[in-house]
Parts: sequence; C-alpha cells; structure tokens
Amino acid sequence: MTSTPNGPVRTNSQTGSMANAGEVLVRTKILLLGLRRSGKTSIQQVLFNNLPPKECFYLDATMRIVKHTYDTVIPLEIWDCPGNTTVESLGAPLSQFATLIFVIDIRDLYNQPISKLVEFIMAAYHQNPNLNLEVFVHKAERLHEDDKIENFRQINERVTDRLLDESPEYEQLPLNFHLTSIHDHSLHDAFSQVLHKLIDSLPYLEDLLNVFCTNSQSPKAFLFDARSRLYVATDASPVDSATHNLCCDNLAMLNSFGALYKSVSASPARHRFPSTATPPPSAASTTPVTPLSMSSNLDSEKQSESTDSRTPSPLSSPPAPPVSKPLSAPDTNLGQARKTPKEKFYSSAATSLHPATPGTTLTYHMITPELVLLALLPTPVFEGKRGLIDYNVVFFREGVQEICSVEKEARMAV
Ligand SMILES: Nc1nc2c(ncn2[C@@H]2O[C@H](COP(=O)(O)OP(=O)(O)OP(=O)(O)O)[C@@H](O)[C@H]2O)c(=O)[nH]1
Repeated sequence: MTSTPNGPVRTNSQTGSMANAGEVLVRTKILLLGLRRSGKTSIQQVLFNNLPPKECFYLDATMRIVKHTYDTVIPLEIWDCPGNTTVESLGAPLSQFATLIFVIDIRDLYNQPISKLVEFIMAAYHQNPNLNLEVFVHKAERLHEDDKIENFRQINERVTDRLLDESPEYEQLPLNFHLTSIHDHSLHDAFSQVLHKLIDSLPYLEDLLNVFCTNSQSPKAFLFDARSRLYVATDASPVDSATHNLCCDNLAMLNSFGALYKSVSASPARHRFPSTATPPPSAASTTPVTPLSMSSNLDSEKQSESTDSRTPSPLSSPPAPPVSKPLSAPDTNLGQARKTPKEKFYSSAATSLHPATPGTTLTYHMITPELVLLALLPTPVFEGKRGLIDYNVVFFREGVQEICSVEKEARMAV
C-alpha cells in the first residue's frame, strides 16, 4: 500500500467488509497459517479476544477458514486457517493479503511445516512479491534458552536452504523470524512488529511521539492498542524488552481494574460544563492523576466531536506543543481535553515505578477509544510540570485523532 498526502491508497491486499449502510470498510488482510496444533487460533484468541493463555488448551481444532475482524489504527481481517490449507484450497489469491504469518511449533519435526512454508513462499513470490512473510517459531517458552536459540537458528537455516535448493531467486525474499509464546510478552512484541509494517501513517505517529517525548522530557513513550496490548508506534529511542513488558503489564492491569479507580470527577454530573461557561478553575485539580488513580471516564457519545480548529495537520507536519508557556505557568485547565462542553473526557492514570529519588512514573492517557499513550516520565517532571504534560497530551491526541480519521476516511468506499 502507498501513501498520498490525503492518506492511504487501497491496494489488492485489502478487501472490504460492510461498515454503515452503503459503505464498505476496506480491511488489511493477514493470513495465519501453520500445521495442526501449532498454535494459530491461540495466537489470534490471546491477542484479539483476550483469551487467557491457559484456556487455549481447550480450543477446538479449526476445520475451515475463520475470518476475524479487528479495528485498531487500521482495520484488520485475520484469516485463521486449518492445518491442511494449501495454496489451492485457500480460496483466495495471495495478492489479497498484506501479511502471511506462518506458525511453527518449536518442538515439532520441522520437515513438514518447512515444506508447507516453502510452498507458500514460492506461490507468494509469483502472486504477490510485496507480501510480508513472517515466521513465528512458536511455543518457545517450552525450551531452555540455549535449546530455544539453537532450534530457532536451525529452522531459519533450513528454510533458507530449502528455498535456495528450489531456486536462487528466492534468496532475495525478505523473511522475518520471531520467537513467540502466548505465555510471555514475546507474542505481543512480535505481532506489534508485524503490525508496524502495515500502518502507512506510522512515520507520522512516530513523529508525534518524538515531539511528545522531547517536550515532556520522556525517555520512552508507546502508543498502544488498549485491547490487544500491541503497540502501534513508539518514539525513536530503542525499545528495550523490560520497558515494553512493563507497559504491557500495566495496561493489562488497567484494562482489568480500571473501572475500580474511577475518581469523583467521573460521575456523570461533572462530565459537562454549561454551554457558554469555561470550565471552573478547579475542574482539573479535582481529578488528580495520583498513583493508580483513574481520572474521568469515557463519554462515548461525544467521541467524534473532539477536534477543533486548532487541530494541526499531522500528515504534513507533526504538531509542536508549545513548551515555554506551560513550563513557566502550568495551566491545569488545559489538561484532559476540557476545552469546550462538546468534548469528551479521557481516562488517565499514573503509576510510580520506583519511589526512590528522582524516580520514574509511568503515565497512561487515553487517546482514542482504541488507543492509549503510555509514557515514562521522571517523577519530578510528572509532579512539577503536570500542566505541560497535559497540554502536550492534548496536542498529541489531536494529531493521532486526525491521522485515524484520515485512515478511516480513506478506507471507506461507497
Ligand atoms: N506451551 C505452549 N502451548 C501453546 C502455545 N500456543 C498454543 N499452545 C497450545 O497448543 C495447542 C494447540 O493450539 P491451537 O491454537 O488450537 O492450534 P491451531 O494451530 O489453531 O490448531 P488447529 O486449529 O488444529 O489448526 C493448545 O493446546 C494450546 O494451548 C504456546 O505459546 N505455548
């Protein structure tokens, strides 16, 4: 798929499903393949249906192709295929797909799965050279570290050798291997990387995160899809797995217990301000984002009305949140989108990670109903410059919302 200043252009790898009456939402398709019991359905269910990993044990065998839809920054359609699916029995040309994920059980005998994978890679080479080819070497947690690395290396080597045996032209195909397991964070990390290749607006989201980090003194920030806990973008600093895992766990905790931490200000009576009045000066200060507190909740009716004339155009240049004014005079009324009575309220939370001075705080801000911003902040910055942080979140939110609406618009066909 290519991008234009007006957003993504549809290609073969996307097909439509009915959205509103007369409208078709164009979805990006992902093909999930692998032998029987390799773990395909478990991957789909754990990521997109919140199934606890332990319950995957009871999943039925997949007898026919099941198409799952999922909406995040881009709308996805994931095809969970039975173990005996072949290029011929797939029932759709590979040109329809953006990504092929092939799942191999790390403890299986490799001959059969590798033959099948090679068969699909060769077909993809002819039908859709742009197809992203991803191999999940799955159930990795079952092996000790050394065996895990050795088996991973062997699979990688054998696939490459088999492809070279078929024809040297297959050497140039970019194959990506990931070690995954539903029982740790490796699956989320791997699938996030798969997702990044499908998001055309990724550079704009990354720019917004870079600007947020610079202006908020944040060493690391992620834009997560809240439900699946896949990160759709992060800033330019490298991702270290400890920080990623911490953010994933924090998000899981907030997803599970968030509703328990509603503050007083979440009561419906305090959701709206009189139509002509500005928010009362105390409005923001009544919703302190204290460790493990949730401030405000979601007013879904107002969701679509949250952008205003100040909305920057993120597709041309990312917004640059002003720094000097909030730094010198934090204005807490700017935070949490309390600008006009039309706007909705957004959840936010913060967790102190290690209380020793200077300490680090992990903040959570809802950006759209699907997306949340998780950012690490030095605790003195979080405590001393709340106005600045809130102000920067507002600009970040507006940028992301505009990108999402452009994506959505581009994918709607009448
Ligand atoms: N240890 C371990 N077991 C897993 C993992 N992922 C899946 N499993 C188990 O593997 C078994 C098969 O999982 P499924 O998701 O049904 O596999 P599938 O590929 O969809 O199988 P078919 O529907 O028959 O094609 C289940 O018992 C899962 O609990 C993993 O990461 N680690």
